[in-house]
Amino acid sequence: MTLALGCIADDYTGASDLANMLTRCGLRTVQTIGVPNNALALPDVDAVVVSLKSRSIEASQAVARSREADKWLRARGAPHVLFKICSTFDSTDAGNIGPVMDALRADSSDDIVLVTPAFPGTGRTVYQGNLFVGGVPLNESPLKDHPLNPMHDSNLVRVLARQSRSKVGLVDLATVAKGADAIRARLAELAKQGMGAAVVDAVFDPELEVIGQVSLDHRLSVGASGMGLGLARGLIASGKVKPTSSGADQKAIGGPVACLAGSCSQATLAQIAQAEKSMPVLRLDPEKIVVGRAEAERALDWARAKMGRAPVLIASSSSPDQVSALQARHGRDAAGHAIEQTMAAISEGLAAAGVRRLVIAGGETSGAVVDRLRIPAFLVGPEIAAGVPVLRCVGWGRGEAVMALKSGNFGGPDFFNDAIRLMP
Ligand SMILES: Nc1ncnc2c1ncn2[C@@H]1O[C@H](COP(=O)(O)OP(=O)(O)O)[C@@H](O)[C@H]1O
Ligand SMILES: O=C(O)[C@@H](O)C(=O)COP(=O)(O)O
Repeated sequence: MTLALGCIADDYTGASDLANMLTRCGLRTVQTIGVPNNALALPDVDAVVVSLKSRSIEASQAVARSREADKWLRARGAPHVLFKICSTFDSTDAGNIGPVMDALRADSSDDIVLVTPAFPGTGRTVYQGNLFVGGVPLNESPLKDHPLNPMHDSNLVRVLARQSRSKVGLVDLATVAKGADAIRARLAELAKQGMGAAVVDAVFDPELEVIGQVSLDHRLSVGASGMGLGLARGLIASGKVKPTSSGADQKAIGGPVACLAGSCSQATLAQIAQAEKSMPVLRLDPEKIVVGRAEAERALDWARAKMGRAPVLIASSSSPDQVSALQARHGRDAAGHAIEQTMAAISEGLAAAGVRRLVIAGGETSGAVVDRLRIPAFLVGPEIAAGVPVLRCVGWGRGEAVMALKSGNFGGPDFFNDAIRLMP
């Protein structure tokens, strides 16, 4: 297998969002969980997205895991690696976008890296280096209340410079609009001024196509699924990849179906409220989760009694005020970790009870669940909503299964039912 494109995603929902985009653009793509071990048989593909859970861990660990993934991808021929970050630039001043970018750039020997989280398909646009989420500056969007990485600055040149050893410049929209050579000239100018990274403006997909084309001159880029679109279209336009329409087959799995929500995003809170109109929903008590283990057992007893007759949804999600109050009592990391591990324990119990169709809302939550279930890889199936595909497990010890890993911010109001409809 010689890869045309390698990708390292900093969380699992982000990885499936990107794998979805690459598949829709015509690249044969597989999503692996962590760096695959050599025993895992992978189909012949154009792109591999290695999913890490490195967004909110200590920066030095994120760097080490990303470098290991990069080595694995380069050893399989990947001439270009995309470091996939969140389209809302989720990070803190301690990292992890800057430190990982710096380390991968040093390994790649590139002088400058193009960086853009723009993903117009989900309303993420970048203008004059400022990130907008659905038309609202990042720091005024719901991301200001994220439980792990609240975003308080929409200027990405500033945000990235605070977490990187590199000096950071800007390729503005006026330059992007002039085309590939104008971007190349601006990058050369920035590199000459000692900049190691350039945030690139993009508002519409055609700009991402030009950005993707220029990025392919380099060995590394940093971005979200919009950058994936640009790279995939660039690979196809240059004839380096022959497009295919194949995705995972859609064989029915059957049996009970369950949903788990650990995301506290506004989108997920509204989707849970909507699901309550059509399926049994159990709301966990976050305080009890942090101080003991009984909530997982209570949830499993509840689910086992209901499962099979209808889909069930178990949610820890609460409003920004309640999240802040819990964090003030127990600490941000301790609260997040305890809830993620409880979700993982519940998923283990559900799998033992025969669940082979699972919908999970939340990036960190999905990471904790998929790790606990020891799923090695996924093939991408039909698209449920922008950025959220049905995923078919590859090489799972428990056999055939399908999952959907939803980024907290993604999906329409009836997302849980939309997903279940596509997971027969
Ligand atoms: N009620 C709650 N109070 C505080 N933190 C919570 C609560 N419910 C879930 N969490 C934590 O919030 C974080 C949500 O992150 P994540 O799952 O990545 O969702 P998203 O995709 O919206 O970012 C996780 O660490 C999760 O454990
Ligand atoms: O780019 C995006 O917005 C998503 O692919 C993503 O990374 C979402 O992360 P979570 O909100 O933590 O699921």
